[in-house]
Amino acid sequence: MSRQKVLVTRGDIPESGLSILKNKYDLICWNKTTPIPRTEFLSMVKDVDGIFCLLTDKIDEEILSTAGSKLKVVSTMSVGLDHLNLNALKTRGIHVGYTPGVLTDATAELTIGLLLATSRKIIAAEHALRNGEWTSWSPNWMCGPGLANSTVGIVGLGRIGARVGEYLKPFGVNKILYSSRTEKTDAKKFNGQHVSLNTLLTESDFIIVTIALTPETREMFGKSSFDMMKSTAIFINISRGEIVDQPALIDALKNNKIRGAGLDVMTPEPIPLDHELLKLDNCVLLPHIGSAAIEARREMSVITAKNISAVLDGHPENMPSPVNI
Ligand SMILES: O=CC(=O)O
Repeated sequence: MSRQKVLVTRGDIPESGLSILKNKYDLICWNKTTPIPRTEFLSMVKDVDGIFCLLTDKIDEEILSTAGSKLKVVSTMSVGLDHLNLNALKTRGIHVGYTPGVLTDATAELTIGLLLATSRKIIAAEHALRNGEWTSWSPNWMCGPGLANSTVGIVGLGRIGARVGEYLKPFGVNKILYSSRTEKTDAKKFNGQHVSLNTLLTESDFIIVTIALTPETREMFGKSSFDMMKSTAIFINISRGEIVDQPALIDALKNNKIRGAGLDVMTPEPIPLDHELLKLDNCVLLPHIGSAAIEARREMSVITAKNISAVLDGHPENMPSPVNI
């Protein structure tokens, strides 16, 4: 009997995950470290039994119909699912796996780092030093607001939002507010107060967006949200760029309607170098590295592979992280 086939959409997947698949299945790999072009994806996906994909790979009706009826599992090495057409996957009875949990610490760490880099101008200060602009210690130079005694608002209290709350506690934050559909017991760990989004936006000194991108959350931050924020507010987004109406954010930053923004995600990704966002000096931009801790990426590849092997071995109930669709 011929071996089952798994398409792996990237050339630099950590070996810890790939080795789980290598001995059992025929791997069809896009061997480059750049995203698989659509035409290659469509040609390589034919007749595969499983797909190991990343958040850069759009899995839609066209990919699924081209893959054909053997496809039993799509496993993404990400916690975000917005690149997957879940309805189409469900209709076809294809199992879906993802990697929540193992990237929570890494992403929460990066969130705190990005917040501090933005508020305390860490990156601008380093550039200034290298450019010879450090002429003396100066009382007002490179100053920004501290976290101690501040109010922080976390939008969306999933795993990552809750961990961010825990990590913020030792900074002596005065209040941690959060908005989510329901009250979360996790919020007890950091005395988080459940408030409406409007209250969060008007009262917070730091606003951290950790909510997943869905049709309901797309562009949930627009002009009216930025108008509601304090003129001293700092806006942090580690979720997806599409959560934000980006021109409205650029307008708020340009006109100092808010103090600054730290973005690990934006639209498009990668952002072109001549993009308006890059012209703003009150905005810190990172290249979507939230989960980029070595250990997290290793674990993500392992979970992605195990999700696939559970299904292809006939035991979908053993998937470590199934998406319940
Ligand atoms: O953004 C990263 C992820 O979805 O894992």
